[in-house]
Amino acid sequence: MLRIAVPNKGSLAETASEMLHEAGYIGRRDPKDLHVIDPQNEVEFFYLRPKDIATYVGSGALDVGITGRDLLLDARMPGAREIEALGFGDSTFRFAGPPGRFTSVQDLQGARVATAYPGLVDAFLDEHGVAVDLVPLDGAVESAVRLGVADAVADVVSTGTTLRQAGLEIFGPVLLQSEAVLITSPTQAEGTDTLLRRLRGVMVARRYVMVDYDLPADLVDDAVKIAPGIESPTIAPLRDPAWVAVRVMVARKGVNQVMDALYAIGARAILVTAIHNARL
Ligand SMILES: Nc1ncnc2c1ncn2[C@@H]1O[C@H](COP(=O)(O)OP(=O)(O)OP(=O)(O)O)[C@@H](O)[C@H]1O
Ligand SMILES: O=P(O)(O)OC[C@H]1O[C@H](OP(=O)(O)OP(=O)(O)O)[C@H](O)[C@@H]1O
Ligand SMILES: [Mg+2]
Repeated sequence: MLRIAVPNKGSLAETASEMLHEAGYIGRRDPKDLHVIDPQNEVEFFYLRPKDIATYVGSGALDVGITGRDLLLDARMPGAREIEALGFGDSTFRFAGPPGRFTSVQDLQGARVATAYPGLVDAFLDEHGVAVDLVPLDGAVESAVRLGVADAVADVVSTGTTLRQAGLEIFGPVLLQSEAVLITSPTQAEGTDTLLRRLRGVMVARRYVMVDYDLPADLVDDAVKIAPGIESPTIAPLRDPAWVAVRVMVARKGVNQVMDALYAIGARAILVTAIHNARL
C-alpha cells in the first residue's frame, strides 16, 4: 500500500482532498479522521499538519505527500523532494517592514525578523550573507512589528491584504514562489507513478475544457491557429460537405476569447463542456 500524507487543515487541505477525490480515491468521512485506508486503490491516507508532512515523507515514514513548496524547503529534509507542482495554493514569500524603513535584504543586517518559516528564511539570508536575529512565531506574524518583538517580517503573501492592514510594506527580493506540490521519500515507492498520473489527469480536467464547433471546411487552417489543442483538433465531416465539426481542448482561462475569435472567422454552434478526468 502506498502511504500518502495529506494536509488535515489550513489553506491546502480542502483542494488537496478534492483533487484526491476527483482522482478516484476515497476520502475522510469525518474531518477528524487521521487515517483512512482505501484498499481498492491500494493506498493509505494519513491526515497531518501541512508543516509536518515533509518530515514524515523525508524520513521515509510515509511514501508521498501533498504540501507547500515553502513548507518543504522550510523543513530542510534532504530526503524529501518535489516531483510535481499541483497548480493550487499559490503564494509568494516576502519580507515586509514599516514603510520606508528597509529597501533591500542587506538592510536587514542585525535586525529582528519574525517568521513562521525560520528554516526557509535562515537559508535565504545565509545565501545572501545577511545575519539577522530570527524571531520564530507560529502565525499572525504581521503583528510582530506593531507589538515590538520584531523590526521586519518574512511571510506568505497572497493578496497582500494582511500586510496592508498591519501597516507593513513589502521590500526586497521574492524569496520563493510557492504552490502545493507532491513530494516523495528518497526511494520513490511503487504506486507513486499511478498516483501522479491520476493527479495529472485531475489537473488537466481542471485546466481545460472541451470545445465543439461547426465550421466551413475551407476555414480549418485559420481555426486551428486560434485553437491548436494539445495534440491536434479532431475534424469530422458533417452531412453538408461544405462544413466540418471540430473538437478541441482549450485552456479554461482563455476560453471566451477563443470562442469570440472562432465566431469571428465563421464558426457556429460553439459548445463548451467540462472534462471530468483525463489521461494524456
Ligand atoms: N493566503 C494564504 N495564507 C496562508 N497560506 C497560504 C495562502 N495561500 C496559499 N498558502 C499556502 O498554504 C500553505 C500553508 O498552509 P498551512 O495550513 O500551514 O497554513 P495556513 O493556511 O496559514 O493555516 P493555519 O494558519 O490555519 O494553520 C503554504 O504552502 C502556503 O504557501
Ligand atoms: O496576503 P493575504 O491574502 O492577506 O494572505 C496572507 C496571510 O494569510 C496567512 O495567514 P493566516 O490567515 O493563515 O493566519 P496565520 O498567520 O495565523 O497562519 C499568511 O500567514 C498571511 O498572514
Ligand atoms: Mg496561516
